[in-house]
Amino acid sequence: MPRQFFVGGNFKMNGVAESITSIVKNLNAAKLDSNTEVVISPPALYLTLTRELANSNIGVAAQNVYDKPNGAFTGEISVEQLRDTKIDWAVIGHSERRVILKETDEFIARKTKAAVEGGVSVIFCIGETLEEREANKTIEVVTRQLNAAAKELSKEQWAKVVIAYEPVWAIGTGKVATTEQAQEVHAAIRKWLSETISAEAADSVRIIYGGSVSEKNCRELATQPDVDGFLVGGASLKPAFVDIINARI
Ligand SMILES: O=C[C@H](O)COP(=O)(O)O
Repeated sequence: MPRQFFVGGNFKMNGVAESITSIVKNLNAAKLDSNTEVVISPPALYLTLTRELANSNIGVAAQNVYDKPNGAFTGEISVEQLRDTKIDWAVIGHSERRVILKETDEFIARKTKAAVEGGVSVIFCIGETLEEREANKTIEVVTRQLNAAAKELSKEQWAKVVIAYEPVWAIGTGKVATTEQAQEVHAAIRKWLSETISAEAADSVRIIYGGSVSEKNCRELATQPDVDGFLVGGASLKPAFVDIINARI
């Protein structure tokens, strides 16, 4: 079965009720490719508003979740709380959390496990910094990040994961990876899935690209055999997000 194209919109720490309402209403009214799975990720305070407003064919993701079920963890949100508020997805391991908030590979892997075990699907983000790319360490870095998750997840649990390859140097910089650069890393990730998880996972797990995706560059990126969609930051706040969702039509 072909992998369903997947486009995520990560609003990051942007928007208030009024602007988020307008983004969601715009998506509701737009003609979206029915073959593309769409998931939007507003700031935590607006998850319920977004879930209530968005059409049922649009998924909603938290931008983070904690690895413990409950307790004295000020400021954190549990998997159960996400499920309770009808949030079925979480973005985990975004480079902004890895770099700014110093989240480790192991912590990210534990959060991923907690999410999938609790019934929340995960957009699992990986990617190298500019320094790592220039030192030819891209594959080494993404493999290390993936191996940490593989230690926690059973082979079957990868069915609840979408892998987002986001080179840190391409995020919010306007410097998109070339189609060749994206395809090369995506193919290496698929090879890793095949060798480390299973042939079935290599066939079915979506690998999406993130980093300065726009309505201008999305179509060419979408032609690559191992690019199964996008994780979009800045452009997901704009009407052009609809064009990215429809990159394949
Ligand atoms: O989660 C999304 C990525 O960080 C990409 O952000 P960007 O599209 O603004 O470069």
